[in-house]
Amino acid sequence: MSPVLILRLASQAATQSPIHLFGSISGIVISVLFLRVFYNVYLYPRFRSPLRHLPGPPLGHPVYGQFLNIINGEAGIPQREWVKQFGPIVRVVGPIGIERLMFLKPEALQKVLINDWVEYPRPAFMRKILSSVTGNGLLTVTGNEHKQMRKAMNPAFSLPNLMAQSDMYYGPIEALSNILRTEIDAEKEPNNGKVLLMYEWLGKVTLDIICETAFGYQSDSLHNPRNELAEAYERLTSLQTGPNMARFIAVISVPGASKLVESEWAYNHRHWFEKFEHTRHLSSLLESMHRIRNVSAAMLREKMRDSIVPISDSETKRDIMSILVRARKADLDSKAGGYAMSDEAMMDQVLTFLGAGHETTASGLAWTLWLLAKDLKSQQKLREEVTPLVGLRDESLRLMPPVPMTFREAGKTDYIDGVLIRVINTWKELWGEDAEEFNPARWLNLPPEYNSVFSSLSFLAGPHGCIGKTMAIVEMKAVLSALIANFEFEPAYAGQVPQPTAAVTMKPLDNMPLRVRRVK
Ligand code: HEM
Repeated sequence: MSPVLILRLASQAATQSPIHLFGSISGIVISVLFLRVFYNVYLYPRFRSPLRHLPGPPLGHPVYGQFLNIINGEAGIPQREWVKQFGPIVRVVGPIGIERLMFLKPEALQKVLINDWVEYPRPAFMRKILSSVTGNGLLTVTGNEHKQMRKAMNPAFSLPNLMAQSDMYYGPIEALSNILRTEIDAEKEPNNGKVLLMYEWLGKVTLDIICETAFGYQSDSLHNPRNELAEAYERLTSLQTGPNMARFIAVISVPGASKLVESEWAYNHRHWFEKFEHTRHLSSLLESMHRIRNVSAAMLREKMRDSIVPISDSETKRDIMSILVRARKADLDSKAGGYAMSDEAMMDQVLTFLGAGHETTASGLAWTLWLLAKDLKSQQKLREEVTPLVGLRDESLRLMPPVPMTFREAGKTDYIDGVLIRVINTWKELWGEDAEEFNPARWLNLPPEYNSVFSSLSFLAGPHGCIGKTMAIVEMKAVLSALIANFEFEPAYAGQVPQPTAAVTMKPLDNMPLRVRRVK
């Protein structure tokens, strides 16, 4: 409908009865809205955007742009192909005309992730998704609030603190090794080993480790298959598919919807969501989050109780939450007016550690085992030596980064946007022609273009980079060395091609079945 027609309708409306007047005004409002949407979605990216001349794939579907290709493809792979075709700056149009730019050069990354990080926050849609699982913790706060929170938390993740925790890993690791042995020995032909869903077992061992190291809580999900926390996370991670993610983004884009999804009211009325195809997964999400919040609240209550006991063994507790609770108490007692986290913020840290700290490490380990299962020579070499372990860990995290991509939103007029972890990690211009192959030896002879901050971004970099990086590395080394020393891993069947989910993390869709044998 043209603007002239709208004006004509408006002048007619002035001479009509109230009912007709209402109808005409509604018609005008709908027409204006329609024109606005048509301009944003169709006309702007094609004919008006200052970015329209930049190289990139075709604009794609008139409404979804390239979004369906991205969400249905393997995480980061469509983008990797575009970078090969169009170079280090690529423009991609997503749903409803949203434009994204991908930058790969270190100068751009330095600007977005480090120099101007406050002006490049995680975009609102991403923070809304994360806050539905991790609350308002480090992953979702921005600017000054983030600076204060991170400053308060950094000491708890220092190397001496983490090293003091390393003995906490051995209980769960020993338990996992014993379970795998028992499973294999129960087979008719134990020498042939057994096909086991390794991602599931790794999810349990990393959950038990994070509960112990972050909260001093023994979840023991390895021995207790009905463990409430493990079950809730299993359900939550199974929702991580591209189409579910697309539906979730559509729901939380409605103003007020993300607050509603986090409310008690939504949990109490979750059965309503089951009635519609596009909201069905929300019911599972609400149910899982309710359980996770209950267990988290109980863990936190225990920590708070510890902190008011005058002198006890609580002073010596080395888990992250005990350290944070003690630091907060010292801040409050000192009355110096320093930053002290509120009770809600403490609760959200519990959710953040659980959400960010176990599925990531489990995916990292599962993909490492897969790459080793396909490369028996490296597997054997690793078994024989301890030193190549470092190179191997870096290589598997480079090739299959558990968090394959992230985004930043320009908070000022500027043209820098997406940060595609997996694309950068496997960029041929940086890593050479074999960039997409698994080759642990490359870490012994790095290419001249290698940049220690920006060439492998599995943990990102800068003030929003992963606070748990050292913890994850120590943990992965401990789990991997115990598993490789005691077991051999092979693909479960000929032609096996595991697929990662295309959502937040690289969880393997099939839970990574592998044939596991005891080392002779
Ligand atoms: C292999 C394991 C891990 C990988 C690959 C990983 C990767 C990442 C990445 C890429 C980010 C940045 C996300 C973004 O900006 O969009 C991040 C942030 C974060 N990670 Fe990790 N992570 C791992 C393990 C952990 C662990 C064990 C913890 C804690 C217990 C943790 C806690 C966090 C937190 C709190 C943030 C937000 C940091 C901030 O914004 O200040 N992560 N992680």
